[in-house]
Amino acid sequence: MTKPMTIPNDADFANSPLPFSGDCFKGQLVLVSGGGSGIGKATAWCFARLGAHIIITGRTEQKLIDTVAALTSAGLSASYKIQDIRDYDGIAAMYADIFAEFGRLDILINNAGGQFPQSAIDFSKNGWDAVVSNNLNGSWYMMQHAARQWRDRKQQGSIVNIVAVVPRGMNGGAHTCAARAGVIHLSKTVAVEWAEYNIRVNCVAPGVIFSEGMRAYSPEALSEFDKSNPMKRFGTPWDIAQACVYLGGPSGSFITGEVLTLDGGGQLWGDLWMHGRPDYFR
Ligand SMILES: CCCCC/C=C/C(=O)SCCNC(=O)CCNC(=O)[C@H](O)C(C)(C)COP(=O)(O)OP(=O)(O)OC[C@H]1O[C@@H](n2cnc3c(N)ncnc32)[C@H](O)[C@@H]1OP(=O)(O)O
Ligand SMILES: NC(=O)C1=CN([C@@H]2O[C@H](COP(=O)(O)OP(=O)(O)OC[C@H]3O[C@@H](n4cnc5c(N)ncnc54)[C@H](OP(=O)(O)O)[C@@H]3O)[C@@H](O)[C@H]2O)C=CC1
Repeated sequence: MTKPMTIPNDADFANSPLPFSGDCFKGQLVLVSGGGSGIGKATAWCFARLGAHIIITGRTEQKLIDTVAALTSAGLSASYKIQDIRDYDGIAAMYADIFAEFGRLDILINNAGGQFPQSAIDFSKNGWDAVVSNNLNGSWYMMQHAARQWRDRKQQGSIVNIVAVVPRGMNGGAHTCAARAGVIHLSKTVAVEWAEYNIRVNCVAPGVIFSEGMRAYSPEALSEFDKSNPMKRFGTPWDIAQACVYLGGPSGSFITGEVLTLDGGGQLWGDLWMHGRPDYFR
């Protein structure tokens, strides 16, 4: 019998192998939105273990407190800010506070987001608006306000947007597919516009990653997720964290406007139904 998968926790991220060695991010400040769980938490650990000071953000304070406590208990440098990515003015104020306190921000990992699985024909107007607002508008507000700070201060910056694998659509997730496709093409556009400000903008597209986020899916849908790629398994938050470090940091210095897909080959083979597979497709 196969062992059931478990969601990795702080202790796992404290011990996962690092993609680089030493304090290569020492003196740098990295903001990870949605850093209190899942991919964001893993990414915060990865950068922190490489020497960066991490600011994690999100809406639920307890998750942020717990993650910062775990990081600082390990001797790493981290703090948090409560921030909804849909609050345009709040985000501007948050960046103003960060620059006032630290005088810099080196990397934004724009990870916060999410959706609910539903057949597109059943979306309510509010449901559509909630997902597009979270994943497209929210991602944009976080990008634009960071970029304005960098431009005005003549500082370089790097943005990594966490998106999704959209080239063949996302069955049962048309709202988030539309929003993520929007973020990808927004990123390609501003990668050019913002090159003159020394701001790089890239995307990381995760396939099925076993994180706290999987709790949003039915057991029926989940039971097929690991068969949606030719490796026939889930990826881990740490897989995505390492890609963020590679693209966001100096190793990605000549990369902008790119999408790095980590999906075990899922975009080439297999299909995924976020809301369960309809009988018609069996
Ligand atoms: C390549 C394959 C990838 C596939 C796997 C992808 C995995 C992940 O992305 S994992 C990460 C998952 N994590 C999350 O999704 C968590 C974050 N999600 C949320 O916070 C919320 O779901 C939200 C942001 C999308 C909505 O939040 P909020 O604005 O607070 O929503 P409301 O409760 O006010 O509802 C607004 C509107 O939406 C309707 N709605 C909400 N949930 C559902 C649902 N499960 N099913 C149907 N409709 C839903 C809700 O009913 C409201 O509409 P009205 O009722 O018409 O007012
Ligand atoms: N796991 C997967 O297979 C995949 C995940 N993704 C995307 O990767 C990102 C991370 O997902 P994952 O770690 O798996 O799941 P999680 O649900 O654990 O992470 C989402 C994080 O985003 C935060 N968040 C959501 N909405 C907002 C908001 N409006 N304002 C501020 N913070 C918000 C949540 O915190 P809080 O609720 O406390 O605010 C949470 O910490 C998400 O954007 C997700 O959609 C994309 C493809 C596949």
